[in-house]
Amino acid sequence: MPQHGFLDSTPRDSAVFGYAGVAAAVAGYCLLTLALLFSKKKTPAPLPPSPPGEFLLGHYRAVPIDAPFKRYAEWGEEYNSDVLFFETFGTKWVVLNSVRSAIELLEKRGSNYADRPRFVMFEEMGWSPTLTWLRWGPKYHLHRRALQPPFTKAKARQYTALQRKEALICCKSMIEDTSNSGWLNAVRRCSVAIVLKIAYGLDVDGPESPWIDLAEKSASAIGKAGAPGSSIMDLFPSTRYLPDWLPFMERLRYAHTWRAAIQNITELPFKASLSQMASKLDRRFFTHNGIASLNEKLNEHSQADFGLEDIKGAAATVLIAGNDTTAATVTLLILYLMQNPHVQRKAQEEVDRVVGRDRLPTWEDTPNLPYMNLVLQETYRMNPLSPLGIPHASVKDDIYEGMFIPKGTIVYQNVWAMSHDPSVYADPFRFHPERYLPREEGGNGEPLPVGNFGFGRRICIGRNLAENSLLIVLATMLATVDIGWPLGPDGKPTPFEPEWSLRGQATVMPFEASVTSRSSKSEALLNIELDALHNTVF
Ligand code: HEM
Repeated sequence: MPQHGFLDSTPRDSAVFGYAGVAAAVAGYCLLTLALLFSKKKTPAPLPPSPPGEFLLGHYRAVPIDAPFKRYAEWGEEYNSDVLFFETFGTKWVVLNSVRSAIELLEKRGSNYADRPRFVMFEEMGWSPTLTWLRWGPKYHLHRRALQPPFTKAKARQYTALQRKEALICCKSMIEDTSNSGWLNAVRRCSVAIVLKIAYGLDVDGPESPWIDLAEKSASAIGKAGAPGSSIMDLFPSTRYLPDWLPFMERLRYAHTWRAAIQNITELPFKASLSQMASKLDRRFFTHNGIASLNEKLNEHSQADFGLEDIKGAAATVLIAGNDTTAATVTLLILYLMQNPHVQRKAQEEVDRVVGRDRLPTWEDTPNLPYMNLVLQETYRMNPLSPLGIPHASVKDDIYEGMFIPKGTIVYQNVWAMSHDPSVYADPFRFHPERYLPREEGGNGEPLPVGNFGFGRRICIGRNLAENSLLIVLATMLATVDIGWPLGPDGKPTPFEPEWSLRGQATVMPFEASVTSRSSKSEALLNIELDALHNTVF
């Protein structure tokens, strides 16, 4: 499931910590908390409102593990505040429930909220320097400067031919695999193939490619690692040196168990890429360009800031951050198109009208498909993959609308609350792309959702690339396949309620769907266009 890698929702550990661990840790924390209680300084302004906490434990048990973003939204209503404050064992966090507060703090005061909490647990898992986890500082700036330029709106265009080819392969595979879950393999393959190529210049040969398995294993390793900044090691870094068999060190054991998956995703594609570039260097690919620049610096005898470990970590970031998120969003698109056949028909008609039925859509067509674009926006709004964002952290004390936000506070953005606010979005649980149209065109004139890719200085560097992939895949699907409820043994469609995983990331669990060819003509076009691209090198 989608990984930028953070995953639980708040700084609590209980899912993997276990009661023995909690008891032992609590005993240790008691002293610290008592000390904190007695040493509490008067704050320069009141803290933001917060629900009642428990003696010593603070809000440790107050926040639900499942769908915490919904509870945070309810608390926002209850306390009539779009900023809420929580604290447990000295760790403080605020939750921003409105677009307004997110923009005011994370964008307008961006430099003060551009830090991340320290993730000792992830360090223990063996990550190379990775932009997503880096603290605000020189190393962070170095990585952002290396990773941002290839993915600006203008630069991301260089990859659209690759994305289109992968979209064609994806739709062809969906049609060929007639099982009710075959489409899922096609989507996973497509998402890995795009970022593997861009990061390393490597190809995914087929649905059985070891790169797909590798990407999924590492995603799973991060997915179950718990909230960043929440483990006992994050609270007390020296506990990382304790033996991992101790009963309350489950998270350390977990980190050691999954270390291999993280090392593999960091090392193996990098090694393969190095041997590939020995015979053919192509600077469009991240590792190729990074190594070539490094060599140039070495040849000039000048100091290279961005070393081998940095290139390795940054390439792995692109692979990990880019594949699961894209696959999860395409999966949501398929779900909503299946559940809303009238939307699917309308979007297909738009593609037929604009592109015609004698060719398949290209990336250049996508700006001319406004309804299709709204289908994607509505998908972002209905289910933001990171309903609480990736946590930022404050660099220094701040006062916002009379509320004190201490230095080092973790900041969660409740994107789910923002996009389900009934005062902004009428009937917010209805999938209704027309809601964004102006009133004179029959819509509600509601604002496009924001926050799906984060806010401020830490906003997702891959958002242009991701959106291009999503639009090309969506346009190609609309042109070539019909998506419907899965067929039962009697050949009849069988509607069902999908299951969701709402811990940290919000994703729909794998589900069955019938994905069939739209027409023999569109299928023939798929084959013709793919044959024409057969020998094209991206
Ligand atoms: C649908 C696809 C995607 C979604 C929904 C998504 C979402 C996000 C979110 C919510 C953040 C956190 C931003 C913040 O802290 O405010 C983020 C950060 C990031 N994303 Fe994405 N992302 C997607 C695709 C990608 C792709 C394709 C790449 C790679 C090219 C990528 C690379 C990154 C990186 C490196 C960061 C960390 C930025 C930093 O900490 O400065 N993402 N993304």
